[in-house]
Amino acid sequence: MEITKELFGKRGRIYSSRPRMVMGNENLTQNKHTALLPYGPKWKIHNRIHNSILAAGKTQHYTELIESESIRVLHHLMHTNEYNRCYTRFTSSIIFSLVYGKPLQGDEPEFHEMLKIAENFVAAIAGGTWLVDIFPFINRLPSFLNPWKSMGNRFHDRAMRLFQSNASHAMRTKAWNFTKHVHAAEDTSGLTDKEVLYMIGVLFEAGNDSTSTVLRFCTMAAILFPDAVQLAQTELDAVVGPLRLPTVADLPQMPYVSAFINEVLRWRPITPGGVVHASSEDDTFMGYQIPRGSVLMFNHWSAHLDEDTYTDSLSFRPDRWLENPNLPLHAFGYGRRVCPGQYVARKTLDIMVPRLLWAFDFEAGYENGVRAKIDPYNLQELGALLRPVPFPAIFKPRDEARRALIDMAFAKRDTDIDGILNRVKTAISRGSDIISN
Ligand code: HEM
Repeated sequence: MEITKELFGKRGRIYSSRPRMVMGNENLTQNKHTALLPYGPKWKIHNRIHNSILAAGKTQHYTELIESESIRVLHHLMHTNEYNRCYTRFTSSIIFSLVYGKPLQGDEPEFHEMLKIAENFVAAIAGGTWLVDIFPFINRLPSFLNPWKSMGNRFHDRAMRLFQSNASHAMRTKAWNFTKHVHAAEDTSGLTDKEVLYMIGVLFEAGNDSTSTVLRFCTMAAILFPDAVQLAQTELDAVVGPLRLPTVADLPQMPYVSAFINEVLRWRPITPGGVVHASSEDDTFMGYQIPRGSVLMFNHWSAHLDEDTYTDSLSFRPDRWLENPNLPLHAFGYGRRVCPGQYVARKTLDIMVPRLLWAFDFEAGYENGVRAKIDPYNLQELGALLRPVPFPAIFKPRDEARRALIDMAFAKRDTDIDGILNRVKTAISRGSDIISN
């Protein structure tokens, strides 16, 4: 982590680019995807605009939307154990509402198309999996000998069509959304219209599966470590009690619950190898010559499970954050390429995780009539992303009072997302960017 801080942080001017990714950047996304762009003027426009809507001060205004969506999750999990679908819909709906002004029920064709595109993208950015990344010169072959280019064109056109139709909807809807904000308030000179559409669409791709994957790991931890869950529930019961749902305003009074969230992010980093960086100048570091164009990886897995930094690092132990609140946590990367969605993601977890722990006890589900054994190392990689292999889980409401309260909150929740988003607009236009809950 110290090396990452020095290179990606202090020397960030040199180490914030991306390596050439022929398939991912040049073919599939045709130099439009923020995460793959080299460090330079175009990336800076993307980053400025992303931060204009995702900075910490803006994210405070999204609390009402996230809280409303979180009630749906609690209600769903009382009736179904299909937590994977439930988490995916939840995080997707938050991002889709913010970006395009439309909540998702989970069965819309555009939702499934967005998921497919996001999945293909995540798989494609695992550099080196394509022959054309290993031998870039073959990308200059004519199209009848170059399946990578024609596949890239098809994928790019499919994504573009979807981003275009989502944006058209976003401009027509009555609700405030990022698409409207970017068109009305941001300086996009330097980008073509298609690049603007892509820059907006990227947020769904980068934002939906990442946060839902953290919730899957949270569920795994909750099943495997009931003692930690019990400590969190004791704290929740003391601060919140059984008669209302926790809110983000409760979190400062619940250090163990906050530590639980930190520990999930540390224990299973969802991007074990980060997203690779590249250097844009020759440099010398610790006696090594690092030539321009070198590929650098922040190894999240080894950094977050490093025994020198985190004693007993393989154990899930939220207490470590209470013993030493200054422990480093860089699940969102570091430096100029740090995840711009980190505050929305953290806000989502800060709302959802306490509510899950408040509402449920967690157990492994059954496979063929036998209680499943959950293996914390049964993981699968999808491109840059690491997920648990799906496991059966049971969410048991902790008592009847909570069950009734969730039913009531679900029935009474504000379903007028247009109204919620328009309140975001009012809050943002007042310029109240004070960082608070
Ligand atoms: C818990 C959830 C999330 C985690 C752990 C996460 C983690 C990361 C990491 C490790 C990177 C690469 C940083 C680097 O290059 O050094 C990244 C990049 C990125 N993330 Fe996230 N992310 C999450 C959620 C989100 C959300 C919700 C959004 C959008 C709303 C988002 C948008 C992006 C974008 C656009 C990039 C590319 C940044 C660039 O290349 O400049 N992420 N994220």
